[in-house]
Amino acid sequence: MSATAFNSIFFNRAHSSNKDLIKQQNVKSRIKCSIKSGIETSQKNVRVGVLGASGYTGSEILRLLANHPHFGVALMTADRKAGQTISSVFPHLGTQNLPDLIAIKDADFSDVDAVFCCLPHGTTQEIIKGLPKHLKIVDLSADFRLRDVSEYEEWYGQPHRAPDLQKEAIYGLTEVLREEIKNARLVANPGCYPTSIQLPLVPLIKTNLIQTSNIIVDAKSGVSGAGRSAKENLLFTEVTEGMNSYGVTRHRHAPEIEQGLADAAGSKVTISFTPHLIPMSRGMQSTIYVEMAPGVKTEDLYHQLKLLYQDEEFVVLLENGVIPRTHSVKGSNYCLINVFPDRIPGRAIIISVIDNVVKGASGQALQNLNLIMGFPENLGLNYLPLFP
Ligand SMILES: NC(=O)C1=CN([C@@H]2O[C@H](COP(=O)(O)OP(=O)(O)OC[C@H]3O[C@@H](n4cnc5c(N)ncnc54)[C@H](OP(=O)(O)O)[C@@H]3O)[C@@H](O)[C@H]2O)C=CC1
Ligand SMILES: CC(=O)N[C@@H](CCC(=O)OP(=O)(O)O)C(=O)O
Repeated sequence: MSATAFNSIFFNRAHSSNKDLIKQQNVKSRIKCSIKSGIETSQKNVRVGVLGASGYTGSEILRLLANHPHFGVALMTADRKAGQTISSVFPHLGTQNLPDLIAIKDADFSDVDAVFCCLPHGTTQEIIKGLPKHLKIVDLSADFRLRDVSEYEEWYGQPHRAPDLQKEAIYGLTEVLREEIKNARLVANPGCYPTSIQLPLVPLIKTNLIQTSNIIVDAKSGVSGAGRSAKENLLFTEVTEGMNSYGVTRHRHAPEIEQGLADAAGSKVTISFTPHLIPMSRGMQSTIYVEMAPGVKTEDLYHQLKLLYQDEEFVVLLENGVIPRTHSVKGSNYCLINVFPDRIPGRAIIISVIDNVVKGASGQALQNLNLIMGFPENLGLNYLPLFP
């Protein structure tokens, strides 16, 4: 049944006193809003562009923005899917009033205030370089995360094509760099693995509770982490009923994580990091093995993290002994953490889970744009996890 048909049946049955009429109108507008899943477009006074809206992170931004009171989607771009409607590409977003997908060369940014850039790394630098300077940008790719452009070249296999912009970029690990992000024009949103790993480790390193040597990270990601374009290793047959380690000894997130940990330590940090692809669509777990500083106990790590994150909405220390599960964060912007004593004396095991597409990408990106635009950080992000 269409929205109009539904409304007319509803209102034909209604009584006609003034009070009832007002009530009916309220209900009617509520229904209209809920059918459009959210807030009237006219109330949305910040005009946002989503570059790469036909990908996983771009579509996740659109899902989150449906419940944002101020950010309205003014333009959306795609590459191969340019020219298509969003409802043909993503039927789950078809109830929204969204523009069609266009090629970046056709986009007019003069009336746009901010963009989420959800494009593959490499292409992103060129595209951001050409954007008008009035735009606030949250870039979800890896292109502006490494401060040292020679390190970028080493790990990404190509020279950096916008080194000046790199100098301007602020790394967007929200809970750690909030004040810097508020004044940024270009935010380099962190990678998903680096988010799940730095959130527990940065505070523990800053307070000297753990050693910076011998940090071992065993991490697992759902397949959406690899993006939506077709690749042989992402076929159902390759992924299902199995686990695949990849990037062994050399994953491009290692230098990004080490950069953040070195900032916290004030000296170089090198970690062992092995990511794995596991057969689930979204979700990420990092299991982190650390050596504690002399005399420090697991409870000290727990209490420090609990204290630091007690006023944070999205980073949560679970109750003593409760194991973080990817099921408990699915579709939400939460990072759940807990700390356990290792059987080897002096060592601890930290488990951190996030949804790679939300806190690991689009959710954190929205947190950052909220900060840049001076809004409460949690706008559009009040989704409880979809359990199971
Ligand atoms: N997926 C995740 O969990 C995370 C992803 N990221 C990063 O976010 C960025 C986007 O990732 P994700 O959404 O997964 O990627 P997808 O592959 O799902 O989407 C990529 C998007 O970019 C468009 N695109 C591709 N090539 C070009 C080009 N040459 N010019 C213009 N547009 C282009 C695609 O258009 P079309 O569909 O038409 O081809 C699509 O809209 C990447 O840099 C990724 O590394 C960061 C953290 C986590
Ligand atoms: C499962 C999978 O393939 N995940 C991606 C990381 C996703 C992410 O955070 O990507 P960016 O650094 O590109 O933004 C990878 O390992 O390359």
